[in-house]
Amino acid sequence: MTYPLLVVTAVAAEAEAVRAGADRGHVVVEPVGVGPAAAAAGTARLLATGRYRAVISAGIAGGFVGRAPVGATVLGARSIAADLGAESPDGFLPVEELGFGTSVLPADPLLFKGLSAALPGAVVGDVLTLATVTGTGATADLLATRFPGAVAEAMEGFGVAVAAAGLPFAELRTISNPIGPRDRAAWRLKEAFAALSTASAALWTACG
Ligand SMILES: O=C(O)c1cccc(C(=O)CC[C@H]2O[C@@H](n3cnc4c(=O)[nH]cnc43)[C@H](O)[C@@H]2O)c1
Repeated sequence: MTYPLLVVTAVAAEAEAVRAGADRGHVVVEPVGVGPAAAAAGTARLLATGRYRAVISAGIAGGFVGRAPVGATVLGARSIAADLGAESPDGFLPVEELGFGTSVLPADPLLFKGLSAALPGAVVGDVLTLATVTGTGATADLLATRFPGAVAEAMEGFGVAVAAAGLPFAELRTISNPIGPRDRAAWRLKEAFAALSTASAALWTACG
């Protein structure tokens, strides 16, 4: 018996977009809520069934200007909890420096290889997970400097990766908005959902 691939999204609209593209494969798509906590809890609940062979965090994301444009597909090399740590007068201290574990979880090498091959046009790089959507140029600049390898930010990937707990994990995003000063009118949701459907067709090729 082949176990299905689990794809978790934050919201139902993202799940529908993934289902529209991944309609041929042995893929189960479930929305689990917005933010790292909901993503981790919802993913853990689904994985507890023991039914799945791998899990992908998928959805829309903000793209770092000059690294991932609106409409682009992003494949995460690593999912990073960018706000897990402590502030200090000398700058942000990641959880590693505090001695409390890791804020960086890499994609599973085999899953990543399959997805890279199936998505040759994807922007590959780190994807940040934040509980707060970046809404100022100052925060965007700070994050771009702290994470030179980051191409996008979203709110769930690291939570899903933690819940995967050793099961193969990867993060797939499409860019709905540039990261920077809050401008909700500039979000291109339709374009990002369409790109998500197109990219999700690759799940079948990569993992089917
Ligand atoms: O309009 C708002 O202020 C607002 C606040 C919180 C969340 C939202 C969403 O619609 C986010 C939904 C979903 O999309 C991902 N996403 C998309 N763009 C970004 C971003 O620039 N930074 C972080 N996350 C983003 C995220 O994974 C959410 O699940 C709107």
